[in-house]
Amino acid sequence: MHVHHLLNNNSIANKFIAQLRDTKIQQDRMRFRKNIERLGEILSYELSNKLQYTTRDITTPLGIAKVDLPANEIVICSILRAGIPLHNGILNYFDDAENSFISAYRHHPNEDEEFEIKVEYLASPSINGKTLILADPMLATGRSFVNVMQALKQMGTPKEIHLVAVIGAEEGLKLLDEEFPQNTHLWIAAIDPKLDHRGYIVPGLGDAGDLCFGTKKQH
Ligand SMILES: O=P(O)(O)OC[C@H]1O[C@H](OP(=O)(O)OP(=O)(O)O)[C@H](O)[C@@H]1O
Ligand SMILES: O=c1cc[nH]c(=O)[nH]1
Ligand SMILES: [Mg+2]
Repeated sequence: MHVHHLLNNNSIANKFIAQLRDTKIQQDRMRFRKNIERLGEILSYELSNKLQYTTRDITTPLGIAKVDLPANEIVICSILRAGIPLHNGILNYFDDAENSFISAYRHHPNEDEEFEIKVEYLASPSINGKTLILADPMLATGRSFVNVMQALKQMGTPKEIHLVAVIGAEEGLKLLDEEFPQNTHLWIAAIDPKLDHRGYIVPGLGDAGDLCFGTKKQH
């Protein structure tokens, strides 16, 4: 897997990530969602460097301009819930992409910290032979990305896979490296060192789904 780490170079993205992490600023849900969306746009711009381009003639009022344009058939798939604002950001740039939504949540069968990832809802076009952009702001253990990809296999085999995340833990990156094809790209804003005993990223930002949309009842 090829890892593209946005924070390797300083940019305005640092500010958006800082605001996502900040315990006070992150309470403003609209700003929280907007910052995820803005990072989706920035990561999409970076990702666009790896697309395939074909030259097209564009008629201007004064002549013909030759422009290289992305030729990929893109499907953006995001993981509910926290993937929604990231999806919006990616779709702002790849506005003619097809769209796919899949759910994944942590189910705790017992009272302890063990959990399994439940994937229950999938609405998707065929991804066969297409460029799949799979988006989720949080990459903790990596099990959501892996289980979701397993479920997406029924929709075909993509030509290439781009994973997009905002914050990832080293452990999650390692699992994706083992489980995804070698030519997969991971576009990620920040990489954190560890997970806590509940599988939350440290220092991370907390629960991204709740910060976007409010708490949910456990079931
Ligand atoms: O890498 P993993 O260990 O699988 O964890 C990451 C997952 O956890 C979060 O979702 P969550 O289960 O909190 O659902 P939510 O977005 O509905 O809150 C996040 O959006 C990822 O989907
Ligand atoms: O740190 C984490 C881990 C999983 N899900 C989140 O929202 N945050
Ligand atoms: Mg959550």
